[in-house]
This record gives sequence, C-alpha cells and structure tokens, in this order.
Amino acid sequence: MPGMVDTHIHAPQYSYTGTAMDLPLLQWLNTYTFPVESRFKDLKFAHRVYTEVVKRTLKNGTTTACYFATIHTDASLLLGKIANDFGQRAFVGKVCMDRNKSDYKETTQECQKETCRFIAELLNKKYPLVKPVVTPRFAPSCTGDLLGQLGAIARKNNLHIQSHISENVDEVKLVKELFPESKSYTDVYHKYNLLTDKTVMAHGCHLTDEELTLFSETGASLSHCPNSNISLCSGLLNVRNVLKHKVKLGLGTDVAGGYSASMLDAVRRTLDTSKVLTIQNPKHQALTFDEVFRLATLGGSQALFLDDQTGNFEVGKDFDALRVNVAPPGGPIDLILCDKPKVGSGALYKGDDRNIVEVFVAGRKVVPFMEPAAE
Ligand SMILES: Nc1nc2[nH]cnc2c(=O)[nH]1
Ligand SMILES: [Zn+2]
Repeated sequence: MPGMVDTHIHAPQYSYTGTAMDLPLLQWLNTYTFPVESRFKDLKFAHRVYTEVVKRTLKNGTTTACYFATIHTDASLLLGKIANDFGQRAFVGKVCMDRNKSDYKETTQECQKETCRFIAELLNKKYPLVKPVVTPRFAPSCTGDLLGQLGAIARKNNLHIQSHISENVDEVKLVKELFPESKSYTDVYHKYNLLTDKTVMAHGCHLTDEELTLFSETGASLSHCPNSNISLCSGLLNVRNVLKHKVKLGLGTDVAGGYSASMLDAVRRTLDTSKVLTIQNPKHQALTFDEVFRLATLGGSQALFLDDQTGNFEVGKDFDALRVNVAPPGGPIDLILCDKPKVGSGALYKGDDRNIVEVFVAGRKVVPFMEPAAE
C-alpha cells in the first residue's frame, strides 16, 4: 500500500505520550507541554527522543511526517538530520513563540533571526527529502509583529507554513481577545500572509463555514487530528463539511495531544469521530473506510503540497510504500475470512506495526532500519 502521511506531529512531545491526558488544551500546554519542550535545549536529550520518534513513526508506516520541534534551533536541526539519516520524508519546523506566561519563549527579534538561521542551515544541508517549514506555534503565543515577520519569511523563501487553528473553544475566545481587529481566527493568519497553498493548519474543529471558504480560496489545508481532539476534549471535526467546502485535508497524530504515533490509529479515530457525528445527527453521512484510507495517504500529500511526488502509485511519483503482511506469525491478526476486497480494511482496523514488514521512501528500503551514515 502507499506510505502514510502524518500531517501534524510534535516530535518532542513523543517523550511523554499517553501520560498527560487529563487537562484541556490551554492548561495542558502550561502544565505539561512547555516544561517538557524547554528540556530540548539539551541536545543529548533531544537526540534520544528524536531518534525514537523517527524510528517509531517509520515502523508504523509514516513515510512522510510534518514535525513541530521546539523553539531551539540546534535541536530542530538535529531532528532534520535524524529524519534524513533514517530516510524519512519530513518537514521540520523550529517553533516560534514570543508570547507566553512562562520563560519558554523568545523575543520577537530572536524568533525572526533564529528562524532565518534554521531555514538557511537546513536548506544548506541539501537533504533530499527533509525541508524546513515556518512554524508559528499558534496565534495566542505569537504577537502580530512576529506573525507578520513569519509570513514575510515564508513568502520570500516560498516555504511551507504550519500552525494550529480553532482546536478548542477557550482558545478561539482567547484569540478574539488578543486580536480584536480580526473578523475571525482564520482572518488573523490571513492578515499576516500565513494562509497559502503550502499552509497546513492543525485541528479546525470550530471553524465556521465562512472560515472554511477562506481556506478554500487561499488553498490552505487542514490536518485532522482525531485522537488529540478527543483526548483533550477539544471537539469533533466534521470532515464531511470540510470536504464539501473543497478544503484539502490530511490526517495527523498530533502526538502528544494524541496518545498514538501510529497513522493506523488516526485512520480508526477518524472513522470513529465520523460515526459519533452520525449518532448525534443521523442525517450526517459517515465517512467510508475507503475515503479515510485516501485521507491518510493521498489526502495528506495534497495537504502538504507533495502530491506531485507522493501519495499513491501513479507513474512518475516516488515509490513511498509499505509491504503489508496481513497475518504474520505472532502478529495481531490470526485470520480474516471474507471476500478479498475487504481484507485490506480488516488489516488496517486490526493491524499494527507487526503487519508492516517493509517500508520504502523514494524507492529506498528504510524499514528494517538502515544503519545511519557515519559522521
Ligand atoms: N494539540 C496541540 N495544540 C496546540 N496549540 C498550540 N500548541 C499546541 C500543541 O503543542 N498541541
Ligand atoms: Zn499540534
């Protein structure tokens, strides 16, 4: 099958996945996330966590990952190196934030300078599959000044952009207070030139139809992160409505708001969320397995503006692929007795990394792991 595309994952948060699931977003960030991310100034700690998250996601079939790192430029560059060494296709973002209650932030000027250094140094490495992405954390942790500077940097260098939007109702309220001149949360990013056809915004649970229209007009995409949306009690994204507005959409694990780094989990939670919406409103047409499989592969590559390179097996694209064994010895599936076409669905509902026996990125076998190149 085609490799899966994780359109939104926080690499540093892999270190505490599954241990902090009891607070809503804004409290969760202050209590758990910012203290942990502060530790990534330490490159040894960063090396340990980043190696494990790249290996874990690759083993689970993530051939492309769009990563948030932390505010630390050198550790973010290290994440790029590790993804390159293991052969994963990746976007890596040095996180930008100049507004926070705690010390985990930079000044506006530092953010701008370090973002330029991060981009220049990462591009200079000439990694074939690893690219920088401009990464304002989200509007509440950035001043308008910083957002404007990041929009200009992205435009000047023709770069991808990632952030968060309308994940939780308290966050939406806070954005209204912090940016009273803007019509909506989406309008804040639009004003600072951060909504482009190379932008991917995570969540979007509480976007209005008007905001979705702005996404569609600008070509910006959404990353649906259902595990996180449920785990942090953020909301239920209506994917059917997003698709109706012709907004590009991929799936994300959003580790560690989401407790699983596996895209197979993101597929299942997307189906579950859609069915919950049908339970709430029987007129809602639940997503089918085939639709969600597409979102995890081609949908993700479209959301990241990579669909000329990856997402399916069309002639001319790179070979990003998984070799799946439906029932390997010692694996989670003993048997599936059904018509052949349903075997794929059974395997993806019940399978895990034991079923993914080989992973290829751009034609190169990356699982079982290659030995990282010597220094
Ligand atoms: N889920 C999630 N939402 C955010 N919004 C701003 N930062 C974050 C983060 O780290 N995780
Ligand atoms: Zn996130």
